[in-house]
Amino acid sequence: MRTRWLAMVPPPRLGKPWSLETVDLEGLAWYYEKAAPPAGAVGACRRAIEREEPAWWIANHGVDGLEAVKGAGTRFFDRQSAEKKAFAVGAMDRSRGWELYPHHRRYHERFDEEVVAGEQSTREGIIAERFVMGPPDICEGGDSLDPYFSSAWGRVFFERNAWPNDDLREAMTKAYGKMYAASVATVRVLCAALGAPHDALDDLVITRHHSRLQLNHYPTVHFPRGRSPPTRANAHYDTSVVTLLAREPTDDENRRGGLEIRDGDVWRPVPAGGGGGGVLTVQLGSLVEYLTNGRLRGATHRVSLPAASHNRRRLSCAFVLKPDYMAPAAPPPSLAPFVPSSSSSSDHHPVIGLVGRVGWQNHAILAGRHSSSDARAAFKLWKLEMRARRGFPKNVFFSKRSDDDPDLIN
Ligand SMILES: O=C(O)CCC(=O)C(=O)O
Ligand SMILES: [Fe+2]
Repeated sequence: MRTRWLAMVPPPRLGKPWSLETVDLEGLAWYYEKAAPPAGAVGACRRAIEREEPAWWIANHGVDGLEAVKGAGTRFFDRQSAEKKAFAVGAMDRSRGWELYPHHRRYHERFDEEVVAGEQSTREGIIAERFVMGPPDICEGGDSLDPYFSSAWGRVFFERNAWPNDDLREAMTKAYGKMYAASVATVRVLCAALGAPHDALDDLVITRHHSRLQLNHYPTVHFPRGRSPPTRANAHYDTSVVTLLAREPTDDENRRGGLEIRDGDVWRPVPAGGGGGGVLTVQLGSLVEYLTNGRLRGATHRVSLPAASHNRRRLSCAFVLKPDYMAPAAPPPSLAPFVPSSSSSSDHHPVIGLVGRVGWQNHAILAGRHSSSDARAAFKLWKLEMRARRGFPKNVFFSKRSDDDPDLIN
């Protein structure tokens, strides 16, 4: 039923590429000195949010070492899937180690074409794969005794990191620290741009965040005769405050095969901006809607398949800033005066850890309220109801394919 109804809705058209604001973070000295963000950065960010753009570029962000991450990551991705599987964690839903989206995993497992072109992953029917790590100070070394980290539910957010080799561990761990600093600096600029104290969200993202760094690999695509493979990443939004993306400079921004952000009823390609690692893309995540009572909206985005003329592998590196999972999914008192007030003052706010699918499902299963088989459908209903209560848009993604399901990604 559901699939048939979705099939009647025409897919959104492709619009012109975004031209985003550049927020100059001026090297982050101000961030490390705990000073206010530069006025120029705040002004550029304010222009972006006044135009309701869910993304912008950041320059002079202090992030380096991503070439080492890509080099070590590529050496891992180019191994056979039988070897990579040893670094999968849980059911590939813990944001650790080697992961594939569930429908991509099914495609890969059923794939039996004879393919000669492309990388090892192309030949094994892999559409997209990623390698993911959580906060190294918590997710490595001895187990914490604090139940915040070590309880059965806490482990869902603080699963152990899994490393295939020291090269990848060293490169990603260094990049993690730099990306984290640039993300928190970005959030401080954002708070100032909303007219609030720049540290209004610090309590949520400093001591108890569970952010992750992930290297995404989209191999050269094999197009089987008469069938099209699933797209590189279905429409979704990230369960984050902000996501920082390092993307390769490409010449195919108008030809697909890259990141697109939805704007009304069109998908608009997002140019990598500057390139050479000089500029990162910032996207707003879904949590920012809860933290600002809908003043800001998360970016609905996807990664499309390339045109034949641009069919080559693509790498991107994402830092997903995830706040304290036990904090209410509502504006903290430091931000509340600067964002719209809630439609209902008696509204009960879930904690942040319940907003995303994996956190909610595991909570429901641990509490014995759902089996793993019915938890996903129950989450969907709960999410729609929670968003509706706050007056947030539904974020229904229209697609012909029943496996084009955003909740498979969040
Ligand atoms: O590869 C990209 O440009 C975007 C990746 C993405 O959306 C994600 O990792 O959540
Ligand atoms: Fe994403």
